[in-house]
Amino acid sequence: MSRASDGGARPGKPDAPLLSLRGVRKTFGTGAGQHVVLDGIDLDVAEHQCVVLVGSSGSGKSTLLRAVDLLEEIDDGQILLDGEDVANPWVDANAVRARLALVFQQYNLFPHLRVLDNLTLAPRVVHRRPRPSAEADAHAILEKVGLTHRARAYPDQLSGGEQQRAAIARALVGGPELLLLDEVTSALDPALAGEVLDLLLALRAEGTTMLVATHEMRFARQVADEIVFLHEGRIHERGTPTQVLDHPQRDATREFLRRLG
Ligand SMILES: Nc1ncnc2c1ncn2[C@@H]1O[C@H](COP(=O)(O)OP(=O)(O)OP(=O)(O)O)[C@@H](O)[C@H]1O
Repeated sequence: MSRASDGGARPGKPDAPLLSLRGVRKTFGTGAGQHVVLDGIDLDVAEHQCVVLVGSSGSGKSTLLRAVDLLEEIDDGQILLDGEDVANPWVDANAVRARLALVFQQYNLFPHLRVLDNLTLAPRVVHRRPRPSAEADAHAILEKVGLTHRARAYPDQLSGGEQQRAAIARALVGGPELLLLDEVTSALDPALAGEVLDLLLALRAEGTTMLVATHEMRFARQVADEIVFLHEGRIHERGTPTQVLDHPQRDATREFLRRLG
């Protein structure tokens, strides 16, 4: 979980945003089949801030989130975490990922493990935490996401919304500094999506730092400090929800919003 709100100042790093992307470029394919998916992305996420990525399918939102989690190697540019460039082969990717938590559209749970064990697996196996203390932490997080009563259930016994809340709970184990959320409600019907979005709004209210990709403009409006509109791998427009959603300056943004209705 993010640290309690303190106005964004961090000891020793008062000015650096928690996350900065500078000139990030990513291509897929080679030769004639090569295409640029991220084309010089500059982006900052300060501690306790929520930045929301919006844009058409294929505009590069997932690739950007995966690049931050070091799941995609970038071709050029910098990904700075607390001012340190982590997009380098000599950086310990697992140590970086331990500071981040990425939740995907599909549920991220291990189907053969109960919800509680999904949450305690990494602390017990990777961090060698004793089971009782790992379970105590897991219960506290399950309470926060409203799933105390589902701790002993297997993932396939949960609704889609409960599964996604359990996946978010698992992402919160270990207290990540930055939550990366990729279309976490896309696979859910509106009622179940609503319960997940309510949870994210509650986390936001606590000061959790987030970088979020979503197609849910109502949610984006509620949660975002800044909305970043990606189009063909570039940032076409950015600003407050009012600026981008109510007063878009670029044709591509207007067209995107018009298609969403
Ligand atoms: N591993 C890959 N190999 C080749 N092309 C890829 C790969 N991953 C993504 N792409 C391409 O990169 C582009 C951006 O994809 P990405 O998933 O980042 O977009 P997106 O904005 O998240 O889309 P959506 O809203 O549909 O999730 C797309 O054209 C996609 O086909």
